Amino acid sequence: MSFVKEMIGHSMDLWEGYVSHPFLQELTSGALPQEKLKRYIVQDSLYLREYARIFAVGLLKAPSMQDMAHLSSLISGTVQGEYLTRDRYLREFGVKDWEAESLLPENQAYLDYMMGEAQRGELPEIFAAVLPCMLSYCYIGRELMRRYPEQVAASPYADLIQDYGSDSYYELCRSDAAYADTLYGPLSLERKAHLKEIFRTASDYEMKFWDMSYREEM
Ligand SMILES: Cc1ncc(CN)c(N)n1
Repeated sequence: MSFVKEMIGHSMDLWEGYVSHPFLQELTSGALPQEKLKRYIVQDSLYLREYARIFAVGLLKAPSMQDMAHLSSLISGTVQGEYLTRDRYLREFGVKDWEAESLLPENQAYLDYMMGEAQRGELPEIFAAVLPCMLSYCYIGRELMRRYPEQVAASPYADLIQDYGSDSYYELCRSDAAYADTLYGPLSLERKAHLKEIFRTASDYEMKFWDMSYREEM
């Protein structure tokens, strides 16, 4: 069995919780207050800028040209691909200097955690820390589209859900998971147990990010 699937199974209780989180439920129904979406978009833009740097640490540690090619495509996918939807919302909200905004504590803590694992570990640890970000959004997008197809289609925020629920994002995630599985194949059971815990901790930070985006106070 794919070890990535095992890690997902070990965190599935958390992933299920994302789908029913009020932020995502209201994103789907369109009832999400704009202030909350704006906070998410600003914080997520800052997050993506720093997340790309974690791949860059992976690039420094990559043992082969093939690993380097994978990591560099993840960096450009984040900076030149995923960020673009945020950029569109930043313009719509009239946010100009988002890069001067501060990271909220939950966002900072999540990024510090991934960066710490990246600096201490090797590619298997780095991927255990960064995969919940990539793969949980695929799960969320597909589940929201499967469970609430009409609401998603009518939501003013449909693009944010459909980007992640699309077949092209699914294929990207499948190839990232297949790549990660090539790293995990030869590892000891003890190291794999540790990797599952890294994956779960990062999944927990994903939940805290949704909580941060939804809470009332700034
Ligand atoms: C916090 C967070 N987690 C995941 C994703 C999806 N890559 C994201 N944009 N932001």
